[in-house]
Amino acid sequence: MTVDGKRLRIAMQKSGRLSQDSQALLTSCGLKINLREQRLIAHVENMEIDLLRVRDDDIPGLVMDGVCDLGIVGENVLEELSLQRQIDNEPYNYQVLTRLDFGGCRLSIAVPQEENYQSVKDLEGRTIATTYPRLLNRYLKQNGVNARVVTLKGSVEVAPRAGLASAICDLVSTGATLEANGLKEVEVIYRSKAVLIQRRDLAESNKLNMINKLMPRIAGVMQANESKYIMLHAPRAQLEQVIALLPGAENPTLLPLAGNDAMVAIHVVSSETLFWETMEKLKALGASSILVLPIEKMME
Ligand SMILES: Nc1ncnc2c1ncn2[C@@H]1O[C@H](COP(=O)(O)OP(=O)(O)OP(=O)(O)O)[C@@H](O)[C@H]1O
Ligand SMILES: O=P(O)(O)OC[C@H]1O[C@H](OP(=O)(O)OP(=O)(O)O)[C@H](O)[C@@H]1O
Ligand SMILES: [Mg+2]
Repeated sequence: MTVDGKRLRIAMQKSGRLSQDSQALLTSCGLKINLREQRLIAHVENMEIDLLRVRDDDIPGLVMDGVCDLGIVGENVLEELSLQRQIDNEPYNYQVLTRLDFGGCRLSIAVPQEENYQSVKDLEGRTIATTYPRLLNRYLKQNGVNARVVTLKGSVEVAPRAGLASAICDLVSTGATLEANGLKEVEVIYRSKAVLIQRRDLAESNKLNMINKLMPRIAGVMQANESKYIMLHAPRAQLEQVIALLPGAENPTLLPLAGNDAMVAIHVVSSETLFWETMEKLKALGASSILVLPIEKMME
């Protein structure tokens, strides 16, 4: 089933870990978004685009079924639904347009902290609680482990304390949730990031044109996110050593300083930030006025 209409439909998480970053990405790409808290659909004022704000679990299905043209979702949720649809013999067509630079997390197995865990074989015969039963079952099968998988939609981390399971398989980022619940991470089974996906059967040329316009903008925003504009004053006598310390500064811009022939201004766009340690080394070489600035947009 596909939905008619000229406006490109993008599904994104309404509220949760991905919503702010998804919205910020689209805004940086030039979309003027008029969000009212409770609205399911948000119209983009300056382009023929509508945003569908839904639970993240619904996003892959909306794209696979052609209800939305694009979706921003975690690979963990996407892969789980793909596996489910494969098992159920249902269509699971989609195309990943690009991996994004947010939503990074891992799906890991965790056991009580006091347990003397040695290897994956220690999971044999146990009950493991998770929101991702198909990803977990695939991992267990690949490792030749027989375990019982219990599906919980939320609060997975409390399952061991509640006596529902003796291990869990849940998303981890800093590890704070596991620690707070007396658990330790023992196996990473999947590494995930947010991705932009497109429905496979998209043929309308106006929508494809819009996507072709959006993609370089997304690449530009991501490149800008990881780049910095670095400016500093450096003594001419130490120029070579100073430039060698700047990440990715093969061809820096050198500018004269009014009334000071001994120093020169260096400007460089770097693909990395400057660490405090490097700044201290630059200072020791006689550099001053060191500035590290964020870059909003980039097009090369
Ligand atoms: N701690 C984390 N750090 C970074 N990314 C995360 C983290 N936890 C989850 N994610 C990513 O963000 C996605 C959404 O997480 P969130 O916790 O908001 O989901 P949810 O509670 O299922 O939300 P919804 O109400 O939309 O169903 C996850 O599927 C995952 O891809
Ligand atoms: O390793 P950490 O940094 O602690 O992150 C992991 C937690 O983050 C996610 O939940 P979230 O905080 O988004 O809340 P939710 O469980 O209500 O979705 C995930 O489900 C973990 O519980
Ligand atoms: Mg969800």
